[in-house]
Amino acid sequence: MRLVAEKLSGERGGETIFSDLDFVIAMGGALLVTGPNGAGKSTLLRIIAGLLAPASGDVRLEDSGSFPDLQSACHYLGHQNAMKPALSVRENLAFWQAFNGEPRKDIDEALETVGLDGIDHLPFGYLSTGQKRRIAIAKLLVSHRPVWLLDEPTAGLDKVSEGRFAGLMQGHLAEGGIVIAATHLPLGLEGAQELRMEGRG
Ligand SMILES: Nc1ncnc2c1ncn2[C@@H]1O[C@H](COP(=O)(O)OP(=O)(O)OP(=O)(O)O)[C@@H](O)[C@H]1O
Repeated sequence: MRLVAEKLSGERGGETIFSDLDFVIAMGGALLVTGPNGAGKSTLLRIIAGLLAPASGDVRLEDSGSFPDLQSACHYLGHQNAMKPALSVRENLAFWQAFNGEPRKDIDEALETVGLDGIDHLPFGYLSTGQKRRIAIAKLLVSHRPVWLLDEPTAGLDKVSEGRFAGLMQGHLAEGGIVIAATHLPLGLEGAQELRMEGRG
């Protein structure tokens, strides 16, 4: 499996945000996308996830095994956590597991892994900012998708949770997964490629 971007360009509101990006990420590889606010990091992740169309160029998954296309192989963790505030933690994770398919960890195990077992019955909306992020991370664990697209994944996490999440990403890479993360913070992924987006100043 290999994620390939060729001459990839993105635009927002009719303006070109970035153009002609080329990169290849092999199984077990990570790409850190860095750069100032507004440089286009989130736009790039959304294009890879299939949530926005590229302005030109192509991004694809080669040798994708049982996944028919790149979009179906991606977990997308955006700035928003994509959980319903009135549903319980367990109901939210059960929804995502059914929606994404390919069950991996069960919900109790995923909650234990992010250190939040015991709050499964609470409405998601009651949780603290960092707890919400950790539940969104648990979503990555309840279904198997080989490509993790992470937008500022550690924003709002305390040090212990940051370290735990670094371990989860390393485990995912060790199993042959791919990680692409937009970040302003070090993520503990030694050996990752870096794509520096400069923005328009
Ligand atoms: N729907 C939209 N219409 C027009 N412009 C947009 C739209 N969404 C984003 N933009 C612009 O596109 C540019 C890139 O935004 P993007 O969110 O990709 O940047 P980023 O690198 O992720 O920034 P940050 O570090 O602040 O998260 C910004 O100038 C932003 O204002």
